[in-house]
Amino acid sequence: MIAFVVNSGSSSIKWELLDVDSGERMRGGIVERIGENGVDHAGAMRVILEELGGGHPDVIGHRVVHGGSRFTTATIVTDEVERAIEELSALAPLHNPANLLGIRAAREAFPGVPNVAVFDTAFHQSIGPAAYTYAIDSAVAEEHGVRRYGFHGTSYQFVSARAAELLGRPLDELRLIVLHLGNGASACAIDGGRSVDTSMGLTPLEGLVMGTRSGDIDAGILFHLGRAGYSLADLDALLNRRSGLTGLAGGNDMRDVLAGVDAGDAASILAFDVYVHRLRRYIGAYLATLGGVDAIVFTAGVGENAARVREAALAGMEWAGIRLDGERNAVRGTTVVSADDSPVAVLVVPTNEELEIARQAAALV
Ligand SMILES: Nc1ncnc2c1ncn2[C@@H]1O[C@H](COP(=O)(O)OP(=O)(O)O)[C@@H](O)[C@H]1O
Ligand SMILES: CC(=O)OP(=O)(O)O
Ligand SMILES: [Mg+2]
Repeated sequence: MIAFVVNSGSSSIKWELLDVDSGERMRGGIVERIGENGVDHAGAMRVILEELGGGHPDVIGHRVVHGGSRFTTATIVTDEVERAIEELSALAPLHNPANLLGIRAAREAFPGVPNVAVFDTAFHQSIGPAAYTYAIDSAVAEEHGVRRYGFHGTSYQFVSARAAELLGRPLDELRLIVLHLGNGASACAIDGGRSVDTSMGLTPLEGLVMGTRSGDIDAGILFHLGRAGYSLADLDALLNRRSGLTGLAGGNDMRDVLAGVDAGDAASILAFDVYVHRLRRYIGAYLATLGGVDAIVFTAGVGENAARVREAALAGMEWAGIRLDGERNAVRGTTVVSADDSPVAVLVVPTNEELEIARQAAALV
C-alpha cells in the first residue's frame, strides 16, 4: 500500500510518499520558511502536489497537532471531522489551520482517496485526571477546554515500540521515559505502552526548554509584563518565538549553543545549563511517577545527535541505576548507550513520525 504523508507545521510542510508494507520512503521533501517571502501554506501545498505529480496514493495521512479530548485515535477525515479540527484551532492557532489546509488541498487533489488525520494528542488520552488537570477554577477550565493534552504522541508511539524491540521485551511490561528533543521538545512517562504523564500541556508551550519556546514559567510573569504594557500578541511572540535557546543564547539550534559553550560564551553556557537543568527535573519527576524505570530513550534532532546533552542530562544518576557508557554515547547512531552493568537501559532511537502516520493511516483503510 502506498501512502502520501503530509506533516504540516507552523513554518514548514514535510511530505513523503512511502510503501507502508516495506517502510521504504519512495520520495519526499520539505517546504520551509512558510510565512516569509510571500510563501503561505496554500502555496506550499500547491508546490508539493506538483512535485508529487500524477501518481495516486492508496491513502493520505496527515499530522494534526491538536485533537482535543475528542480524538483518541487516528480518524478517517469526513466533512464533520474537518469541522471538529477547525473548532480545535483556538487551542493550536499555529498548527491546526495549517493542518486543515493540507487536508483540504489533498481531498481536492485526490478525490476518492481516503484521508486520515493522525493526532499528536491522541496517544496522551490515556493520562489520568490527576496529571491532566490544572488546579484552576473547574468551571472556567470546563467551559474553555483548559486541561493538559500533550503533544508529539505519534513520535512517542513509534519510539516506544522500537525501544521494546531493541530491548527484546514486551512493551506492556516496560516503564519508559522518552525525551523528544527537537526544535519543539517534550518528555513522556510511558507505563506498559500507555502515556501516563507528559510535559506539554494545553498547548505545545509548557514543559522543557525548546528552540524558541520557554517551557515552564511562573504564570505571574505574564501579569507582570502585561502591567508593564505587553499585549497578548507581544506575550505570545515572546514565549513562543523569542524564548528558549533563542531567548537565552540568540539562536534556536543546539549545535550553535554547543559551539558557544566550547568558545566560552557565557550566554551559551547559561542556555545549556538551563536546558539541562529542566530536563533533569522532568527525568526525576517521571522516575517518581513510574516508580522506577526500565529505559530512558532519547529521540529527535537534539536527542539523537547531541551526546553532550545526553551525558549532562544523566550525569550523577548512578543512585537511580542509570549508568551511561561514555564511548557508546559518543558514537553516532549507536542505539544502546548505557553500560552493560547499568540496571536502567539508555537508548537512542531515531523517530519517524511520517512512517508512524503512514502505518496508522493504512491500518484504517
Ligand atoms: N548534531 C547535532 N548536535 C546537536 N543538535 C542537533 C544536531 N543535529 C540537529 N540538532 C538539533 O535538532 C534540532 C531539530 O530537531 P528536529 O527533531 O528536526 O526538530 P523539528 O522536527 O521540531 O523541526 C535543531 O534545531 C538542532 O538544534
Ligand atoms: C507540537 C510541537 O511542538 O511540534 P513541533 O516539535 O513540530 O514544533
Ligand atoms: Mg518534529
